Amino acid sequence: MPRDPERLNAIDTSILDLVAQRIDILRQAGGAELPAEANARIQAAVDRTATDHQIDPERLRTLLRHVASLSAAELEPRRVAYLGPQHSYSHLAALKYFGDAATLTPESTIAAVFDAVVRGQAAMGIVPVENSTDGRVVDTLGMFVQNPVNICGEVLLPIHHYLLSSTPRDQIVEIYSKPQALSQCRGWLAQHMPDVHLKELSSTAAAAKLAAEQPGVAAIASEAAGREYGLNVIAASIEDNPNNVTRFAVLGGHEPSSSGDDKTALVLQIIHRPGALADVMNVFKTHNLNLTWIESYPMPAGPNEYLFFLELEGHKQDATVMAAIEDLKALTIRRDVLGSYPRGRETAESKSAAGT
Ligand SMILES: O=C(O)C(=O)C[C@]1(C(=O)O)C=C[C@@H](O)C=C1
Repeated sequence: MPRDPERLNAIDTSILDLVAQRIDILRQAGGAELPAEANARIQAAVDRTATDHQIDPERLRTLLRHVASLSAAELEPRRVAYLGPQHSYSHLAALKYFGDAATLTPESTIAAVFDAVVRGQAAMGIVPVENSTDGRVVDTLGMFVQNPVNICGEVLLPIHHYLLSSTPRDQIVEIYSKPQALSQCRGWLAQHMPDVHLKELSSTAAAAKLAAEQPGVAAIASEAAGREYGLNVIAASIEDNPNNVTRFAVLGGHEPSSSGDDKTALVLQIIHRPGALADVMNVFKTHNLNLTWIESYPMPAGPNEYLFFLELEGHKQDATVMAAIEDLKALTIRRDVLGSYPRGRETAESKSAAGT
């Protein structure tokens, strides 16, 4: 059938009219949607249309997320801080969450991302919290201890690491990366490059940038970072666990209202006496609240004293969550509710984002 340019033109014009209408509705309602709420809404719309018309849901999600991202940028250009430079996994997570029309600003450390949000230099930030192979990201937890910045969203990003260099494999003497990435590839490195010296840097993308300047050096980073710095892929998907996923927290911003599938993050300092931790756990049991994460973190002040990071299913405005937090008062010295946010989804689209 011949293509019909006039009909296609009419459809394209309608699409643009609808985007303009979408922006007008938001403008009349007082501004851009919260990204967490927009992402949850987009998910539902995509699921419906993909099923009805048999279209790849990841492509529809990318399209709608871009529309949401450009509407937000049009109405309220907001800076979002992330651990850079570009093509770090934090950058890929920020693109997944905020879309490619957002103003994403690289910072050189996780501490600097917190700082940018606390000082108001960035409206929001994105930081890695935990990894499915390697556990907690200690620099992030340390910053939450000092600065209980609120969390308004989460992103799950599948992580596929690449060994990148401009030096041939048998002449590589040093490998640079962030400690978490080196650890996620520990088994592969021990088996394939046992004699190579490992050096820890502030991010995988910073490692790729330096590797490009130094002969004999390779980096462990995303494939996109390798392309950016003109490095060759020496080995692909070298993570020890093929289902390697990092969970990122979105910092700052307004708190999203309940979506019906939310999680709430807390930091607790529990009274130091026998059975106190068990009593705290019993509060969650009594209120039938499912925990999705628990992590202890040594208190900066003294030995044998710990803070606990917890995450549970539910929103802090749910009656059961409110009742549990009330009951925790008698058992804890410190209770920071970091925030409630819609549960992140690990989508196939992010699988390719992490690798490309
Ligand atoms: O260095 C990066 O690229 C980051 O975004 C940080 C980070 C992390 O610290 O966990 C993020 C995801 C991967 O797990 C490896 C590194």
